[in-house]
Amino acid sequence: MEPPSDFSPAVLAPQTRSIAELDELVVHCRACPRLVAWREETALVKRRAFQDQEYWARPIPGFGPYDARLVLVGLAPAAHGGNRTGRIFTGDPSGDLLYASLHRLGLANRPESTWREDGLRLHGVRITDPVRCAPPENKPTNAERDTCRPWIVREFEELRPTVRAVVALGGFAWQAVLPVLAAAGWQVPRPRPVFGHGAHAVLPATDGGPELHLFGCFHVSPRNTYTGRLTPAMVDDLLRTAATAAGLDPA
Ligand SMILES: O=c1cc[nH]c(=O)[nH]1
Repeated sequence: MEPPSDFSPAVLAPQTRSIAELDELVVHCRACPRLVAWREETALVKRRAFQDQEYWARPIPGFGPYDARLVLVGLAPAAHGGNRTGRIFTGDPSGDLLYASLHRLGLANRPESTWREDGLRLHGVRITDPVRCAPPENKPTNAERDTCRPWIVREFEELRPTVRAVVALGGFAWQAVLPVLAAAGWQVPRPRPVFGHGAHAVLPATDGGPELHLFGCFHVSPRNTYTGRLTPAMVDDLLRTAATAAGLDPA
C-alpha cells in the first residue's frame, strides 16, 4: 500500500489486510507532530555511545509471529532504544530484561535483541506498543495514545484467531489495552479490572470464540528493576504463567 502524505491512522489502519501490511504502513505515520519532532530530534542529537549509528527515527512496528498466542504490550519506544535500532524494546535496559526472560523460557532463540536485523526470532510471542513513536520523557499524551490506537486495534483484530493471552507491561499499557481489546472483539469485565503485578482478568470473546487471559506485570523499566520492585525472577514467573495460559509450553 502506498503511504499517502495526509496520514490518518483512523482511516488507514482499518484498510490493511494483514499484519505484514500494517507493519509496512505504520512506519510512515506522521500523525502526531510532537512525536515526529521528538523522534527526529533525538536522531540528530544522538547519545555519545551511538554517534556512529543511523537512528531509525520512525514509528516502530510490532515484533514477533503473526500467529502469536501470547502478546506483550508495552508503552512506547525509547528515544535511544527502539527509536535508534528500529525494533521494539531493543537497545535499552527494558528490552535487555524482557528478551533475556523470553529466552530463559524458550520463547526466543537468543537472549538479547540488539538491532532490527540480528536474527532474533520469537516463538509464539509478539510484542507491540500502544504508542509507536518515542515520546519526550517517555510520556505520550492521551491524545497521542488515542490517535495511535487504530494501529494496535487492527493488529489485535488480525491476531484474534490465535491470541489467547496478553501481558500488559505497566499501568499505561493496561489502561491503553482495555479499549483496544474491546474494539477488537473481547468483552471487558465491569467493573474494569484494576492493574497490578499479577493482576489477571478473563475476557470472553464477543462472538463466542475462545476467551482471552489478560495479565498485569510491572513495566520492565530500570525505574522498577533498579529499585528492586521488579526482579528477573518475577518477570520469568509472570511470563511463564501467561505463556501457559496461552497454550505455549514455556521452560
Ligand atoms: O514500553 C516500552 C519500553 C521500551 N520500549 C518499548 O518499545 N516499549
